[in-house]
Amino acid sequence: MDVDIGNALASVASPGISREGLERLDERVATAHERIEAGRANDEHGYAALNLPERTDPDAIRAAVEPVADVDALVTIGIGGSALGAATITDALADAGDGTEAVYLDNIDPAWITRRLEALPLESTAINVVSRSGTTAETLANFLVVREAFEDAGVDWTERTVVTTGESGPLRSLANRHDLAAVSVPDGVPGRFSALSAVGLVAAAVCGHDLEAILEGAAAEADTLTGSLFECPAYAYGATAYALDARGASMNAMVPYAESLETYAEWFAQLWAESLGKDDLGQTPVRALGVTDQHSQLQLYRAGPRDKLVTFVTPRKTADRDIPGTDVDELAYLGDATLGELLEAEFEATEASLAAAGRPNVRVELESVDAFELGGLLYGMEAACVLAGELYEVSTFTQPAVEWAKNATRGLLGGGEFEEAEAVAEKTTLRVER
Ligand SMILES: O=P(O)(O)OC[C@H]1O[C@H](O)[C@H](O)[C@@H](O)[C@@H]1O
Repeated sequence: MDVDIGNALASVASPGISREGLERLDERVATAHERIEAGRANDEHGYAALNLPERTDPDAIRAAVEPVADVDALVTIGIGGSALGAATITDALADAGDGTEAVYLDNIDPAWITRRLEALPLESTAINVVSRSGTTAETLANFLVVREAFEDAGVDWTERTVVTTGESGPLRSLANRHDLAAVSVPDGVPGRFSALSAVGLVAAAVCGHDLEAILEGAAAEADTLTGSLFECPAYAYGATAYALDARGASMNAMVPYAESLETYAEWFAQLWAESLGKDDLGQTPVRALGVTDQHSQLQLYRAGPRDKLVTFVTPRKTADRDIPGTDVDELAYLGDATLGELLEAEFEATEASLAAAGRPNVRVELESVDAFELGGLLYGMEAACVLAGELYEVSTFTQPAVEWAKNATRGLLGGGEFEEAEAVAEKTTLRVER
């Protein structure tokens, strides 16, 4: 990925960072880079994620999914980091796949689950159940529901289930008991940093994507990590986002200009929020989509509070389609253009409109939305996030606030003694009723 931070400079935007400010920050980037490299060298928890491009074995992943390679649909059951990476990849690359439908069950809304299951051809559907801990209530509950749906339809789910989990835990026990195909999550890699491992790539393999190209793109991005933000796109992005937050841009609106990257914005939101939201610090990620949200959120971004950084992600090359001509004079300009040209013009106009109003924005450019570039984007944003975590001085790779609610839920359902559950009974109420 290439990154252009020109519209985040203080000479353009407020909040913005001066060139001198960037130079000073670059000294901290150099120190942070040394810490990151030491963490990678020792495969330390979290930092190990940045070694995935060289550690992940695509052949092993393809071998694990071999029994289900010919299905028409794959239902992935997981949540958070155990769903969003895979969904980002299969959604972004859907046009390049073998036609296998990828469905994700990352919520437990009963009506929604029922509807999704009813729409699946179960006799030609495989199950991909993913949980690093093997204990996540939503994932295990959904797996039990899906299993039962297969049994009710007379389909042997054990023949067509792939499990991705840790070396031990309830999901691993279940996989062993039923002799299910299983792959391991890599050591030291938190869920939201695991897209480039089996966690994100099992679904991509079943859908026929080029795993090597994804990993090669990520490896090429890894090669750009150096001690200076002026030489490394990922660090330029992470450092700029951090600096803008410190100057008041407490929100980061992620706006890809490609429908296929809509899920990527969801993935980014988890990465940024869960990694950096600690110690009363962090930048709130906002999910948006170009051009659609120009017509819903742009008003706020350009004229609302000066508390936002807007991040555009734009591919330089896309498939294109002519806009047919018309005999209405006022529409003649459309007939001379293509949808791709209109998309590009709208992106450039939106970027310029924010800059003209002094609103900071950053452009992340991809060559196109393909396997190689997507691998680079995922790796680049992970590295940006790790760098930002060093600059904020937070514990990037933990998520204690999420664990608190998980414990409270288990306590409420009788899944053990958790003091967090007591807080539910202590809720303060001030009800206003009809
Ligand atoms: O992979 P699992 O252990 O099932 O965890 C799935 C998700 O659960 C939690 O809520 C964590 O906050 C996420 O970071 C994690 O990705």
